[in-house]
Amino acid sequence: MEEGIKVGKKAAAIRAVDDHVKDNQVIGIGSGSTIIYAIDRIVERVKKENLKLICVPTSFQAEQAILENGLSLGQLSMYPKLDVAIDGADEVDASLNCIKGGGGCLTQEKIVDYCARDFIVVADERKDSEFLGEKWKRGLPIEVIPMSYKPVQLKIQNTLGGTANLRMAAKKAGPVVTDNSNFIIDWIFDGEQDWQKVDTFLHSIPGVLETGLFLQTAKMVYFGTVEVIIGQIIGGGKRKT
Ligand SMILES: O=C[C@H](O)[C@H](O)[C@H](O)COP(=O)(O)O
Repeated sequence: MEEGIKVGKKAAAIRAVDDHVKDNQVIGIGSGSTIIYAIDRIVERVKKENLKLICVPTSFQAEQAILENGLSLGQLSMYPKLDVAIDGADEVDASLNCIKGGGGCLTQEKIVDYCARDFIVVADERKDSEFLGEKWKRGLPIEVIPMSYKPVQLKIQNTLGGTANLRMAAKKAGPVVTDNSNFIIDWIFDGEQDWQKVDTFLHSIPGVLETGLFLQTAKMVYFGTVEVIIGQIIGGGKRKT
């Protein structure tokens, strides 16, 4: 990964943790490469400030990171209400709607992030778009029950157009299998969409478990660049550096 991108991810993660993580909180820990920097910062602060935190994972990756870093692991069954969830995103539009699931963790992320009072996104500046699909060209991730993948692909293509690709694994023969033992379809679309409609349609197809559309849920997004951090607050469209 390019050094400037890493710096951006780290800067965004540090600022988000410092602004939103406080003592005695239950925190959702997202997935992906950016969240690793947030975990590092949480670990630093737990040691330095003796913070008492419960960390709820959004994926197998997050759970491993929580355990390997000696943080306190919690589950939604014990902690169904979270104070804050910090997570990455593949793209964020001007209204803070996100596409997530580039790493295949969308369903657990959506469940955990939804349980948080404040859902905070951390990303490098490449993810900052006016509309979804402007920069992210790998499509909308959709988690499906394995036996349904073919009819779901056809239904999506026939109704919405574009291409619905079954995501294939890189180091295994066959498809990517999610943490929930399902498949991922990436819907490659063209141009701007009515995302609320698309999401409702996708959820109406038998076999679709969840989509990577996180609409109107992020409270704040931190985009990190080498030089500055830009925070956006939903509604007011405020930016701060
Ligand atoms: O499934 C993966 C997650 O939605 C990630 O949060 C998302 O792909 C962003 O990952 P990264 O921080 O590596 O860009």
